[in-house]
Amino acid sequence: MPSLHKGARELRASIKCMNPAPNLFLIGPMGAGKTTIGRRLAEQLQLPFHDLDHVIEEQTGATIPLIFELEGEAGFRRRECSCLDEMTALQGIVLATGGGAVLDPDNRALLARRGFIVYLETAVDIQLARLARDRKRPLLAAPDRRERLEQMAALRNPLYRSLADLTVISDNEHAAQVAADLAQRLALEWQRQPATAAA
Ligand SMILES: Nc1ncnc2c1ncn2[C@@H]1O[C@H](COP(=O)(O)OP(=O)(O)O)[C@@H](O)[C@H]1O
Ligand SMILES: O=C(O)C1=C[C@@H](OP(=O)(O)O)[C@@H](O)[C@H](O)C1
Ligand SMILES: [Mg+2]
Repeated sequence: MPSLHKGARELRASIKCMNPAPNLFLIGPMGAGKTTIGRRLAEQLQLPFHDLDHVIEEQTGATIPLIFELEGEAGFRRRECSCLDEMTALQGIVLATGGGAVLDPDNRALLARRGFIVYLETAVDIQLARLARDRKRPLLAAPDRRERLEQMAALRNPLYRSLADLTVISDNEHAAQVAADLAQRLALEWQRQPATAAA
């Protein structure tokens, strides 16, 4: 039986118009700019913006590092799955996900079924530079950050690629420019449309 994710993509491909989807989802690695560019893009598109990590923090009343400390990565992932289901069920939003949200197959199916997916692709060198002073991402608390990011990229980049409706290189140093270019491409490729009741 084909996966839900594959089914949704085939369905979209068979519709002879721009990709219809009710939401816009940003995926990609830490430091790709999902949160920063997502917020700017939502402003340009005049849509509500949500960041999955911020929603988890609000609902839990704890920061991401504290959740990792108290519940481990497994606890954080459980919260992430539940929030992702809740947020992707909304319509007409821009949602920035966390870099690891694509690891869970159910998350991948929900993202594919409920929105148009933009992959912000970024090189490890750029991630390292942007996140050099970051202390809020527990998975970066490693003796060798480059090695950690490369390991994550090896596992996750194929998942980002397989999910993406549109891939954007997010290495430009001006987040505003990336958001503006993305808005232009989306005008050609994404048709905002209400989800069906079954979605
Ligand atoms: N295109 C960009 N150019 C330069 N800095 C950026 C760009 N996009 C994001 N940043 C910076 O990189 C850091 C991480 O960005 P963020 O949006 O939190 O990434 P993500 O949500 O993908 O982890 C922030 O300090 C942000 O200001
Ligand atoms: O890559 C990951 O597994 C994570 C990425 C973070 O979000 P950003 O991608 O927005 O940094 C956050 O969800 C958490 O620290 C775990
Ligand atoms: Mg983020």
